[in-house]
Amino acid sequence: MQPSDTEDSTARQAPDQDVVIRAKGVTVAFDGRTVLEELDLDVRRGEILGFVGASGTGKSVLLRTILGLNRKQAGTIEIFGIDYENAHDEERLAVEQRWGVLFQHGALFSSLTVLENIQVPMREYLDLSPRLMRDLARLKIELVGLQPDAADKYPSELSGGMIKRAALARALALDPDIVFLDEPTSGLDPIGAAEFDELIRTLRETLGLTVYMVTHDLDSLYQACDRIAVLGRKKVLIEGPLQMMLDSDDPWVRSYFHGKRARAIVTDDTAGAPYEESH
Ligand SMILES: Nc1ncnc2c1ncn2[C@@H]1O[C@H](COP(=O)(O)OP(=O)(O)OP(=O)(O)O)[C@@H](O)[C@H]1O
Repeated sequence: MQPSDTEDSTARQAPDQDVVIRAKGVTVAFDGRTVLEELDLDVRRGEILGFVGASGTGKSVLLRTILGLNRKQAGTIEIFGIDYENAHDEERLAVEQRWGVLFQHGALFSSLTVLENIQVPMREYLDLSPRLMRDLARLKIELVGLQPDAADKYPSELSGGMIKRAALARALALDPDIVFLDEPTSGLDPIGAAEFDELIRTLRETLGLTVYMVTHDLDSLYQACDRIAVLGRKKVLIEGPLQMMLDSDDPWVRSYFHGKRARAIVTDDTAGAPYEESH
């Protein structure tokens, strides 16, 4: 008999030292309308976690709640073992320096160049000389695969793919341990999206990053993610490797991962073979 999703994810709970984010019993409501209810989620050190769910289920709400931008009505969220919402200022600052965020659509400051955009978090959190900030920002530009001359360009002068890379460079400005990516490949053509996925995997390998990626992009889920969490009915319905999604009996999970587009990916690409659970 197939175990229920809840039993399954509990059985696979990672040891505490491997968990960088632990959400327990999180409830978020707006004007009496509950969006998330008693939601549990673990994000493990060094993984690329893909976070999916139908439109309007609350993926952005959860992301914003983890980042302390939304208030929750119940539950706890620990990041690096710290309850960010209730932490004192020093602890909050320390946590903020360990995360980087790429918001949907890049969200670069349009009046600043790429170099200046990358320096924004450095100015906010670090006390560095202008020269060091410039050198560090140039390193980040190189890291994300942009040409050096992108440094002096304004967002309006960049392609969609370059904007995503510049926004990623800014998310990496403080050498974070975890990056949150909100639909990083939306608006990119398939080649640009595949290159971005490849970049994310390379950065994870070289920098030891943990990646929390909200996405609708099935290719990313197949090619880039180690584990997937599915949001539905105000909770994380199921959380695990791709194979667990493919084996799930949940109707939404089945239709998403066995739909026409998913089948096309598996047929087209031998690398689409399911990942093995590595823990
Ligand atoms: N600040 C807010 N005040 C009131 N309602 C909100 C607020 N933020 C989000 N919501 C509501 O919460 C629900 C979930 O929204 P959310 O943006 O998290 O969905 P999503 O899963 O990210 O969707 P999509 O995939 O389309 O981006 C929506 O009904 C939205 O209207």
